[in-house]
Amino acid sequence: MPSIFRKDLFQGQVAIVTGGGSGIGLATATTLGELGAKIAICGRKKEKLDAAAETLAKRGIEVFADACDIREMEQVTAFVAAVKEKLGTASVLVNNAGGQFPTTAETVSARGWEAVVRNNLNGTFFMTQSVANLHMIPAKRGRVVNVIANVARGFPGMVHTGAARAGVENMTKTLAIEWAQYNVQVNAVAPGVIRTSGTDQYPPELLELSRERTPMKRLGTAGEVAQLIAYLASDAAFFVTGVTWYIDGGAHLWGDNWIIADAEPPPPPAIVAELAKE
Ligand SMILES: CCCCCCC/C=C/C(=O)SCCNC(=O)CCNC(=O)[C@H](O)C(C)(C)COP(=O)(O)OP(=O)(O)OC[C@H]1O[C@@H](n2cnc3c(N)ncnc32)[C@H](O)[C@@H]1OP(=O)(O)O
Ligand SMILES: NC(=O)C1=CN([C@@H]2O[C@H](COP(=O)(O)OP(=O)(O)OC[C@H]3O[C@@H](n4cnc5c(N)ncnc54)[C@H](OP(=O)(O)O)[C@@H]3O)[C@@H](O)[C@H]2O)C=CC1
Repeated sequence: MPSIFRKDLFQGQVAIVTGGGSGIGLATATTLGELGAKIAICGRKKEKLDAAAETLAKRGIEVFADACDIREMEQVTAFVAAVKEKLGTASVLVNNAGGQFPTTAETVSARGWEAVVRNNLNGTFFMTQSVANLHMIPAKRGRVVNVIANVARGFPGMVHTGAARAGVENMTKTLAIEWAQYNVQVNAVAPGVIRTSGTDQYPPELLELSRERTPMKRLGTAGEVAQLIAYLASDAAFFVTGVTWYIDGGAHLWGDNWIIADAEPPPPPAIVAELAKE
């Protein structure tokens, strides 16, 4: 996607993009890199990262890629230190790595719940704390962008990720306040349903339902999300902090993927019936 931004917008800066090996993360790494940033990407699968690094390098982007599971603090610390050594001090962190699986709240196992909360909430905090302490706070400069999801009306069908992303949204506000003194701005981006390698794993009929339930009647693209992230990571957003930005064709306002069962409403408790008589 052609960028509206100046070619040298991030010249001399280092940006870390977690989950930069695919989808929104790779689109963001490409966008920031083409705008001049040196790029560090991580993910769990080394082969995927190597392929992404090759794509970025072919576009003339200086890139460091290494495997790192954001749920493991030791791996995070090692990756964040390696970025400093290889590329220098990072001023941009995009917490994009994450994921979950569809489930109902009554059936999700304890391990399934934990896996998703660790991935989306713990991992995001571990990476943010580590990058802030080693890179941003000492330099008194930083922009953190957290990729969450549209949890404005809960997240029926994925209770674990809804809770975790709401946690990240709240964390975004807290860190925006705590780290304003260090010139670190923290914002979140909430994509609607975006066509990526991630959503390709969802059943096509669910994606079509999402399209129908989106006021703009289409799914988003990774490039569109990357442009919003680039804005929030740039100096144009210098006075913007603690905010969640929806990029969802209006989906947080109208339409839902979750169909509520068309069951008989339960009888009201006696007290309600009593009050209704008055
Ligand atoms: C189209 C309709 C609306 C769509 C809205 C879409 C909005 C969001 C889109 C996206 O996020 S796109 C990104 C998509 N990519 C992913 O989501 C990848 C997700 N997967 C992972 O990251 C990991 O698999 C995981 C979920 C973090 C789990 O990783 P982990 O390695 O820790 O798992 P395990 O040790 O294998 O299992 C732990 C526990 O979790 C249960 N579990 C794992 N995966 C699934 C699954 N697909 N379905 C059901 N349960 C799953 C697993 O069974 C284990 O529990 P127990 O069985 O031991 O109780
Ligand atoms: N596409 C959509 O419609 C929406 C996506 N999102 C969120 O946006 C983000 C990007 O998703 P998208 O690009 O669509 O999907 P992808 O599956 O392509 O991207 C997810 C990336 O995160 C990485 N990742 C996942 N878990 C970990 C982990 N524990 N440690 C390190 N890296 C990890 C994956 O790499 P690897 O497998 O190598 O670890 C992968 O590169 C995710 O957080 C997703 O949940 C939110 C709302 C909607």
